Amino acid sequence: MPKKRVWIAAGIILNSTQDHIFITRRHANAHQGGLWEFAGGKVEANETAEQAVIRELNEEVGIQVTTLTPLISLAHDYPDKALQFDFFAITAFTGEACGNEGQAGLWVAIDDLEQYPFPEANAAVLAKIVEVYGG
Ligand SMILES: Nc1nc2c([nH]c(=O)n2[C@@H]2O[C@H](COP(=O)(O)OP(=O)(O)OP(=O)(O)O)[C@@H](O)[C@H]2O)c(=O)[nH]1
Ligand SMILES: [Mg+2]
Repeated sequence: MPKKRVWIAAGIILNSTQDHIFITRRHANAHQGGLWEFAGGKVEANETAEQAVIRELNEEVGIQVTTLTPLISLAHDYPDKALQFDFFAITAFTGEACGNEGQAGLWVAIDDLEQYPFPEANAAVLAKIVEVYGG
């Protein structure tokens, strides 16, 4: 039986000058644990991807998103999980981004993003960020 593809929405949180991004580190015991990520999670039944990313960023990073635009969508198969992602650029929000669930979080210059280990699925996302927002 084919595995059910799980739908994930995640946010690339930009600062007001659009040269830094807020990233968080996945808990050691989570799927792809210890790696950095763009905060987000599963799209729940009866939710749009936009609604899911707004909810997840409030829960995980403590911000209230006011402006978001689709950045890239992609499918990725891990050996243990088949995922479908919608990544959004978050260009306006209120509140202070923080690791709201005890996870590490930090603002990283776009030029320095390559120094942080991300899950395999993120390679195309990182390239897109550099293409659109890179110096
Ligand atoms: N949020 C997020 N998940 C990512 C990224 N890259 C990536 O491969 N993933 C994978 O996508 C899935 C997202 O799951 P999640 O753990 O954030 O979802 P969730 O918050 O709804 O999980 P939960 O229901 O267990 O709390 C995980 O399998 C994770 O390994 C990313 O940049 N951000
Ligand atoms: Mg999550």
